[in-house]
Amino acid sequence: MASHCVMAVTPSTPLLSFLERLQETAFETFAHSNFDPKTYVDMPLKSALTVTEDAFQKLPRNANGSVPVEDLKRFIEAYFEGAGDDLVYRDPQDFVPEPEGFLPKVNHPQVRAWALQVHSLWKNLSRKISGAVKAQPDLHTLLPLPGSVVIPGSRFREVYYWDSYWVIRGLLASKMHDTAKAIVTNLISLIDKYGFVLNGARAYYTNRSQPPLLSAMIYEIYNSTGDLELVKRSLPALLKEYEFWNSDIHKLTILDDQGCTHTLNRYYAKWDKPRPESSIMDKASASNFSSVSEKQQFYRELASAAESGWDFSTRWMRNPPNFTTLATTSVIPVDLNAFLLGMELNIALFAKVTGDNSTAERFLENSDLRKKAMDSIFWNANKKQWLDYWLSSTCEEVHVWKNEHQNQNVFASNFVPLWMKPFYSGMLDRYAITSTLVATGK
Ligand SMILES: OC[C@H]1O[C@H](O[C@H]2O[C@H](CO)[C@@H](O)[C@H](O)[C@H]2O)[C@H](O)[C@@H](O)[C@@H]1O
Repeated sequence: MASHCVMAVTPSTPLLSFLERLQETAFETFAHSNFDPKTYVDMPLKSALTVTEDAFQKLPRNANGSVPVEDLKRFIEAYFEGAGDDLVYRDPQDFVPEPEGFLPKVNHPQVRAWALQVHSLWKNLSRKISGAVKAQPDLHTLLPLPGSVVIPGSRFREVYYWDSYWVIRGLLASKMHDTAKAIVTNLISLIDKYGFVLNGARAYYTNRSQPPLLSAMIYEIYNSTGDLELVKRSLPALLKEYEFWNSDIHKLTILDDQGCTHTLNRYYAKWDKPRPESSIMDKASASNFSSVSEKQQFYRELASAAESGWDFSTRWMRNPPNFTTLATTSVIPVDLNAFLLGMELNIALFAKVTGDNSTAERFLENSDLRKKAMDSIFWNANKKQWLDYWLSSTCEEVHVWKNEHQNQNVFASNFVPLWMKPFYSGMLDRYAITSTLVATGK
């Protein structure tokens, strides 16, 4: 069997399994339309799991497995803190209401007032992990992190991987360099512990990552602050993260129409069960599959779509908009490979500025190979964009490229390569844009 067919699964935890059962019972019991299953896997326990489980077992049950509403409310009140209570509001020390040099090009008074309002939101979104999480991690699905955090907000009460990239761009505009660096420190701590940056800092996100933008965050901070110490400290973690994305499950070999072999990467979660944070929905979506293995494959495709950050999109459906045809692991995605190209170029840069020339060379070569692979497999000269590629089967050792397997649909992700210098400089050459710009003096 080819190595990328290995059905890797990250073990769940007893706490998560119990919270999923509670979630199911709450759904049966409260059965209201705006039920959010994530709430139930985010609630910290007040007592040990065994004690809580015992009390849960003893609750009176109706025939359908639900619990009388008042009994369940009382149980939750007695045995759980509220979702998000294990995060504490924090006043970011580097926040000032109007930072010096804030958006120097924004002069219009109304736009400037609005921008300052957006800037003030950092105070609403800044948190630190409460001491209780470090003291008794077994009672929390929230993972301990060394530094202060910025959360997306609302039901997303934890750090997310790719959100952090835009958070950092905003923090840099707000001149909040320490807060931005603390986010990077947190993400590095996840690599130290798990070998990769998790989708988010929760126990139920340990089976997958998210679009790999850590090196881009470090690049942005280095660009703004020149902090070489941060670059030096980050490099070993980035090398480890690079290994994760080039692991067997994420890596594919493909033979192009010129007889050249390329290596590219895909999203692939180590999970084949309902996502605990959306268990109710996932089970309902999988209910039409009759066999266990079909259900498991569907759950893997769901979690892999979550790894892509595009949960959910017709991009991952073999037969859109039929949700049950999700086949994320059968797609070689343009954006993931563009992000990895960015990672290769950033690692080369970081290695160079810290004096590690051999690593810099190796990563420049890797980036060169990836650029060639992307141009060969994704580029479509008629549409003038890079297109996702559909694999006919996920288990071949070497996939043979076929023109008709390019996904002809237009997605924003088709243009992510334009973010990367090797591509935009290539485009300038290809369409002679440089000479036009030079000729017009722009
Ligand atoms: O802004 C945070 C993230 O929100 C969405 O995804 C997250 O929620 C899903 C359901 O609760 C979860 O399964 C997924 O793994 C989470 O990342 C959004 O799709 C993400 O792009 C975004 O980062």
